[in-house]
Amino acid sequence: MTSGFGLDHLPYGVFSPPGGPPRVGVRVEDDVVDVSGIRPELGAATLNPFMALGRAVWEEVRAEITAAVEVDRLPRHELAGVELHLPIEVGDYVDFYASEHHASNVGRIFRPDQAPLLPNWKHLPVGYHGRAGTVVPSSTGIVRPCGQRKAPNDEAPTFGPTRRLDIEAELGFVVGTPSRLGSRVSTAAFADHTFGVVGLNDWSARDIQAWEYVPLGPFLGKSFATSISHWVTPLAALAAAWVDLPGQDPEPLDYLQVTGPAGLEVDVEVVLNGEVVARPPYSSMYWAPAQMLAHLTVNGASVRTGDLWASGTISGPERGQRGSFLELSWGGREPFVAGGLERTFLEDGDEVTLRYAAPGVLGGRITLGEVTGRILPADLPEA
Ligand SMILES: O=C(O)/C=C/C(=O)CC(=O)CC(=O)O
Ligand SMILES: [Ca+2]
Ligand SMILES: [Mg+2]
Repeated sequence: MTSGFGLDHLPYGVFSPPGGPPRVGVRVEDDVVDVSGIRPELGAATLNPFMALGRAVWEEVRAEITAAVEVDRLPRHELAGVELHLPIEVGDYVDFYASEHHASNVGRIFRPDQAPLLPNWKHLPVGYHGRAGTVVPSSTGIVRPCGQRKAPNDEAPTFGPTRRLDIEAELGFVVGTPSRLGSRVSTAAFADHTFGVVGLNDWSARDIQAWEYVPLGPFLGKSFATSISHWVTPLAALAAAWVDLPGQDPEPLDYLQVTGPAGLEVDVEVVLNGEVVARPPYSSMYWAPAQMLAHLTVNGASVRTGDLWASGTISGPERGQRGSFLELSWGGREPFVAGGLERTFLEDGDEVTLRYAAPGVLGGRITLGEVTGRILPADLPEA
């Protein structure tokens, strides 16, 4: 058994050694290798200065780090002895909705009187702009949000802590090389602009969301927190993970066309208080990450170093492959069993961990950085 953090992976993060300032490190097994001596940009407190150097430098540095780790030439710290930070300074944050299974499940649950998929869904990757300032690193406690809640049969909304706190198991994609305002990024240029991939949990308050989202889309039901992994897996480490998309019908417009395998084989596990409750397969996603980036820039909107876009909830066709509790409990109506208890939405004290594994370039498996968070009670005024 390997840890998934061997030479075929080398994900980047930001850490502080005991008593020292933050800098960039690379995870190797259960150690953090200090790579700040390799390039001045790697001495920074975020990955942004390094990511801005572009793909040719990313490749050069990956080769240098591989060679240095092989001969054990760089300072190493035990993971348990360092502090890990948010690895990137997040620019803009966009969240897509790229799983056909998730989108049709949510359609059935939220809009039972309509067709499960809205008419635009198979023509463009639907998305919205989220809140970059509340992207937090794995292990950050998540305070149960308060807001307006109104069930369909309630006469008026009430204010209070969400009763339908949920997760969304997603993958996040980090922009390295910026694009120019007024120009677009083609699907073929995806790997020139995309630095790497993070694990991402887009926490969602379903009661707040269901009441507020018409007609402008998700707002406070999503903006209170989005957790990402400490480790950013460089795209190069996923070279063996590309697979064909499940199939697109109707054929998308020209600017959304992709050639070759554009989907990713990443197996996700949703772990609630130590127990696996779902196994969403990323390979079932309808829209490719290259199509998401092409769509998000097709109007000439530029991307900047540190921008983050998320895939949307990953759900496969089976019940045990659903990436949200909304779907696992079918809107709260069909509880699932975890820890010997009937469960629907998140309770205070629950801990959710998302784990991700993918084929590595040396024939084994790599483990992407996990993303974990525990639910803290709502911040209520003193009674
Ligand atoms: O269909 C809706 O009304 C909204 C669904 C979502 O929760 C949107 C979202 O965050 C996208 C996703 O994670 O797939
Ligand atoms: Ca989401
Ligand atoms: Mg969120």
